Amino acid sequence: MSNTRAGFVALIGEPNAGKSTLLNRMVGAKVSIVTHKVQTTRARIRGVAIEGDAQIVFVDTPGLFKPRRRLDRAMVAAAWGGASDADVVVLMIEAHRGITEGVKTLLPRLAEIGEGRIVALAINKIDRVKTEALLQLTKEMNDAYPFAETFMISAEKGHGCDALRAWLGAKMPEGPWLYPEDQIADLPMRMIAAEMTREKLTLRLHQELPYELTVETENWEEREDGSARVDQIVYVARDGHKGIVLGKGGETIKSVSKASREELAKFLDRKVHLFLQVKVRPNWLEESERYSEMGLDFKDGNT
Ligand SMILES: Nc1nc2c(ncn2[C@@H]2O[C@H](COP(=O)(O)OP(=O)(O)OP(=O)(O)O)[C@@H](O)[C@H]2O)c(=O)[nH]1
Repeated sequence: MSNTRAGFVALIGEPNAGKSTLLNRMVGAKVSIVTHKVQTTRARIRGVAIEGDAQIVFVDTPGLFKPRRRLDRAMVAAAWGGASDADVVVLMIEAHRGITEGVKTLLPRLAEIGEGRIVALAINKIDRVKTEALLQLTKEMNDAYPFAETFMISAEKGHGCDALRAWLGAKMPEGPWLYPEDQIADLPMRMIAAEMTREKLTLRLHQELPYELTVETENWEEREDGSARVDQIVYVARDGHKGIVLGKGGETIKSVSKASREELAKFLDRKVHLFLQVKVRPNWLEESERYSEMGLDFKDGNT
């Protein structure tokens, strides 16, 4: 592909601003929960969108809004470190909440945050306010900071989202795509779901996480009531590892299951019933080696 473009977009905003909703809408079917293995150490990658020849990689900047009162330079720098790769910054605010304390604190800092980057404003939840109030808010925000562009959107209803994505696509610098297309297009839901559970296990177990641990989605069943039943197996190499994953009285696996189910339900926007089982598969490492010796490449879908 010639003339491809690719870059990073940092979507910042207070909790509840609607970042996840917007991301889900923008990445649409071409969504990817990029695994922690390929995440940069600095930024958490939330999703990848394709817009024509451009690849837009969305990153998180956790904590930017957290220390509300004493948001000093060091704190901003630390929080911002997460998105130092960003080419474009999109500040998302809520139309009906206007300029909140959090936004007020951030505004004077935007200059340093946005240095060398394009900064845009996305006013979300426009379905909740009258046009007049919206125009007033747009004016006040633009008086406070010279945004490159202001978008009035409803992430939930979809208003303005295509325009925002098209604009972001056009702002991406020229260059090769950052992720191969086969990694992002139609990434099977089963893999995404397995990755979510693996991520929760990683978060919960930290260093205790058994090295040879895999999660596989064994069964995916669409139910008539619109919910999905998902069965997954957590494979460990040794019997002793099983206990670590289960935790005392099954407490660890229960909390992992709950967290993973909630994330999956949010992602799918419907109810999910998740069932986890822990099994010992002592030779999985050798097995996978054997597969590759046999020329069975996972990516070809031959397994
Ligand atoms: N009315 C309205 N509600 C919206 C809109 N976009 C998002 N919401 C709602 O706002 C709430 C928060 O949305 P999220 O996407 O979870 O917000 P977030 O910024 O990702 O929140 P954190 O994950 O806490 O950072 C949800 O209940 C959404 O349904 C919108 O355009 N209009």
